[in-house]
Amino acid sequence: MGGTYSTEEGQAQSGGQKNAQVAEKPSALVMCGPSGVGKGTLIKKLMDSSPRLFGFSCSHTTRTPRQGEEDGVHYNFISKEDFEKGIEAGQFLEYARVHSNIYGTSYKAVEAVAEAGKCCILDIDVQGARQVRKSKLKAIFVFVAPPSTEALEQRLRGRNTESSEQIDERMAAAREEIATIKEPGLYDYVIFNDDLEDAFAQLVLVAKRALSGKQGNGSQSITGPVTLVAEEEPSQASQPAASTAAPANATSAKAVGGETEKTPLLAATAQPSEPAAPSKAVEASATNQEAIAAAPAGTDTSSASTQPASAPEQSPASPQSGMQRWRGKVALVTGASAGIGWSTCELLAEAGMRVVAVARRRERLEALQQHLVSRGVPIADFLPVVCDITKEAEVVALPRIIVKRWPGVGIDVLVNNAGLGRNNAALWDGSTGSWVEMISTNVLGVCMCTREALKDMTRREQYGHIINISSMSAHRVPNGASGGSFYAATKHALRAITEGLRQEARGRKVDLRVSSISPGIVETEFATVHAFGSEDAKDKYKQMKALQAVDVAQAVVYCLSAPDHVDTNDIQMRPVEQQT
Ligand SMILES: Nc1nc2c(ncn2[C@@H]2O[C@H](COP(=O)(O)OP(=O)(O)O)[C@@H](O)[C@H]2O)c(=O)[nH]1
Ligand SMILES: Nc1ncnc2c1ncn2[C@@H]1O[C@H](COP(=O)(O)OP(=O)(O)O)[C@@H](O)[C@H]1O
Repeated sequence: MGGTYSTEEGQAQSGGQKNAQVAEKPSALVMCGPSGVGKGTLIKKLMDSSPRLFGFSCSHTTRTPRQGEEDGVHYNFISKEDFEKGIEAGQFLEYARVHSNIYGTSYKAVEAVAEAGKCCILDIDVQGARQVRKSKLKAIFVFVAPPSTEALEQRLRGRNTESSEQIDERMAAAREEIATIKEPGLYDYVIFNDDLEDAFAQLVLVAKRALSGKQGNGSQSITGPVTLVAEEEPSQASQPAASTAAPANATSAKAVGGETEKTPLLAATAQPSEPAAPSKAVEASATNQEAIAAAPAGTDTSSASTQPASAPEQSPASPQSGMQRWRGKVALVTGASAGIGWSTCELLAEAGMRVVAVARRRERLEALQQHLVSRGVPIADFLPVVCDITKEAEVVALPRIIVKRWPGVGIDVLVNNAGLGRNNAALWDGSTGSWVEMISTNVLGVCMCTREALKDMTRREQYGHIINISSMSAHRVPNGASGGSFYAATKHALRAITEGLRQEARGRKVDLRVSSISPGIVETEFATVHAFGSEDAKDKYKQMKALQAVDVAQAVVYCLSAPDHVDTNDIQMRPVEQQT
C-alpha cells in the first residue's frame, strides 16, 4: 500500500500547472507525540518515499548517541555547556528539557532545509511545539497518538534502546504529553498510529498540505485511520452504479482540520454533492418524507409477514440472547455520518462491537471517531471508511479493508442505513436525477452492500444479522402533491428486498437473520436546517412528536439482542401521537 501514497507522484502530476503560478513555499511539518509512538518510523517512511520533497531538521541534543545514530544526521550531539552557549547566543528556534536531556532546533537546521525548497520536518516534544507555534515559522502541527498506553510501552520496550528506568520516565511523560491533545490551538491533526500503513496514509495527506504551503490554525482534526476505499481500487472507483449518481462537485470547497481547501486532497476521495434540492432534501433514510397525517397508528413490532430465516428454537434465557453475543464481532453501518447511522455506531461500539462506519463525508467520520473516543470506545475497535455505497468498486473493497484491519474476521452485522429522500421528485414533474439518486442509494446501494456482506459471511460460513433501516413509507404512500411517492417506491422496494432476502436465505438453508425497521418521521439536524430552513423547525418536530435518531438506533440494538424466536422482521415505529 505504501507505493499508493507516494507524494512525489502527486506533486509531479500537478507540477505542470504549478509552474505556471508562483509556487507557495512548503510549510514545515512539526511532529509531536510520546517517545515510542512511531514518529521516527513515520518520518523515515515519508522521507524515504519522497526524498526530494522533505528534509529533516537535525536537532541538537545533550543525550548520548544510540547505536547506529550518526552525528549530524540523526542529531547534532553536543555537550550541555555547548548547548547552553548556543542558547545564550540565540541560535535556537526552540529548545526544551526532555527526559533529563536538552533538545533544541537551531535556526540553521530549519533554514538549511527551507533553502533547498523542501518541507522541513521537525521531530520535537510538546514544549518545543508550543514555542514553534508562537514563532513565525509557517507550519502544520501533528500529534501522533498511540492506540493505548499498553501498546506504547510495548513499542518502547520492543525498540530496545532504553533502560527500564528510562522507559518508566518516558511512560510517565507520555501520559502528560497525550493529555496535550486537548490543548486549544496547539495541534492541527492527531494521527492515531495503530496500523502503521493507515497512519502513514494519513500522514501523507497532511504532508501534502504542508508541501502546498498550507498552515494550520490549531483547530485540530483527528484524522485517525480513515481508510480511503477509492485508493484501494483506483482503477474502478469512479464507476458509479448509475451514471447520474456520480459526485457533482468533486472539486468544491470543503473544510478539513480548520483549513479550507479548494480541491480535494486526492481526487478519488472527492465528496459527493450536497442534496440537489437542499431546501427539502435529507440524508437519513427515515425522514421528513414521512407525511404525518398519513402515518398509520401505533408502534408495531409484530407486523411480521414471515419468521426469520433462521428461527431456531431457543429459550429467551439462552446465553445466546442479548448484546453479549455480539461483543468483539464486526458491525458495518452505512450512512454513519449523521442521525440514525451515527447513533447506531455509538450504541453498537458501546456494546463492545467492532464498528465499521461507512459514509461519504470524511470530516463527519472524523468527528464520529473523535466522539466515540471521547466516550471511551477503544480506537482499535473503530474503523471509519470513506465510501460511496452507490459505487460498486468502493463497496466491493469493504470486506478486504476490514480483514486487513482485523485479520481473520468479517462482517457479522450489516446495518443498511444509508438512504436519502430528494426534493423535486414528484411523479408529475420530478427530475430523473433525483429519482436515479434515490434508486442508486436506497435500492442498489443496499443490494450491493448486502451482496458483499453475504459473500463475506459465506466465505467464513458464518451468517449473522442484516438490518435494513426502512421507513413507514415502505408501508403506505404519503398524501399530498409534493411527492414523497418516489421515495416511498424505493422503500417499498426495500421491503420486497428484505423479504426476498429471507426467502433466499431459507431456500439456501442458511442461518441468516434479517430485520427491518420502519421509522416514521425522525428529527435530524440536517433536515432541521435544510428542510425547514431554521432552528424553529425543532418546534415542528416537537408538534409532530418526531422520533429521535437514537430511538431508531435502540431498535437496532433490540433486533440484535432479541432471542431468535422473537420476531424482529419489521419494526414499525411511529410518532407517539399516532400510536392509537
Ligand atoms: N523540543 C525539542 N524536542 C526534541 C527535539 N529533538 C527531539 N526532541 C524530542 O525529544 C524526545 C526524545 O527524543 P529521542 O531521545 O530521540 O527519543 P525517542 O523519541 O524516544 O526516539 C522526543 O519527544 C523528541 O520529539 C528538539 O529539537 N526540540
Ligand atoms: N503502528 C505501529 N505498530 C507497531 N509498532 C510500531 C508502529 N509504529 C512504530 N512502531 C514501532 O515502535 C517502535 C517505536 O517507534 P519509533 O519510530 O522509534 O518511535 P518515536 O520516534 O516516536 O520514539 C519502533 O520499534 C517501531 O518499529
